[in-house]
Amino acid sequence: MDERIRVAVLGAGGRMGATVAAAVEAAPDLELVARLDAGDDLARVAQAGVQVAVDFTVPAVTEVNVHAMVDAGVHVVVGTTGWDDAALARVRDHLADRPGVGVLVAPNFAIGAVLTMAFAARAARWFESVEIVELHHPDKVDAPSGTAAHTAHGIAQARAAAGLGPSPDATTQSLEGARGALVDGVRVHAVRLRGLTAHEEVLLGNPGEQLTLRHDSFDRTSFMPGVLLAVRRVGALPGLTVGLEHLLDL
Ligand SMILES: NC(=O)C1=CN([C@@H]2O[C@H](COP(=O)(O)OP(=O)(O)OC[C@H]3O[C@@H](n4cnc5c(N)ncnc54)[C@H](O)[C@@H]3O)[C@@H](O)[C@H]2O)C=CC1
Ligand SMILES: O=C(O)C1=N[C@H](C(=O)O)C[C@H](O)C1
Repeated sequence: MDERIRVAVLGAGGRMGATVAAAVEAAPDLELVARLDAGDDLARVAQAGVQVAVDFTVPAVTEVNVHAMVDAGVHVVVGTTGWDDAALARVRDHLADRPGVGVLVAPNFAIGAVLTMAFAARAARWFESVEIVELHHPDKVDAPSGTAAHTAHGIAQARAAAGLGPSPDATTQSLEGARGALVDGVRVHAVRLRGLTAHEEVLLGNPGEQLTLRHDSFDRTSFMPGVLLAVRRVGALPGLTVGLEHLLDL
């Protein structure tokens, strides 16, 4: 009997979807049984007997895809960005009615990026100032990046727990946006530049010192070990999991 996990890729025609499809095909314990892109009927997933769907589509459609997969009893690994607390809560509620189904949403599957986020949260309470710079290819449709938002969230939680207020800032902007966006009280700056793939810097400052945490994804293969790990594990993680860090024993 074939015990390989039956996988579908949603957004299979895209940059990440195509890379994921190739990685699944190359994995001996996984079987790619469906590739879907815009305009394809999601019912094909159930018809193909899919066990795990991987969604790398666009922020505007990812939530609809996830609810359709949950209705079909299919576990979902989501890399698409654009998720806010309200959307995550709707998925959590939906999963309460489907107790065996697991959904894992991760803003970044690169191991180094997940570690950067963890290190930033760990360091945050020791620094007076913190800002984030995310740098991406110019075809990216959203800003700030999901990774930067998740990084800011972790830092904000750590600062709040340590009783730290906002980073000091005496600047009055003469032009809206000059100081970036505030995400959970942390300044995030977004660079879009041809030649880049996906990069992040977390700048932590104290009087007389700076700690810079930087991660670079030079190629989309950097995300694949994390995606494949999630595909293999999501079936044993009922309910909603947010962030690959929960699978890495950090
Ligand atoms: N979590 C992570 O580690 C990573 C997340 N991302 C995120 O993944 C998403 C996709 O990124 P890229 O692949 O660069 O974008 P892309 O634009 O190359 O690919 C998106 C694909 O989704 C397809 N699509 C649109 N609507 C669809 C629908 N209703 N059903 C199925 N497919 C549909 C598009 O036709 C396109 O082929 C973005 O949100 C990006 O931020 C990207 C890299 C890593
Ligand atoms: O669009 C991208 O390319 C990426 N998107 C994700 C994000 O928004 O954080 C992950 C990574 O940065 C690449």
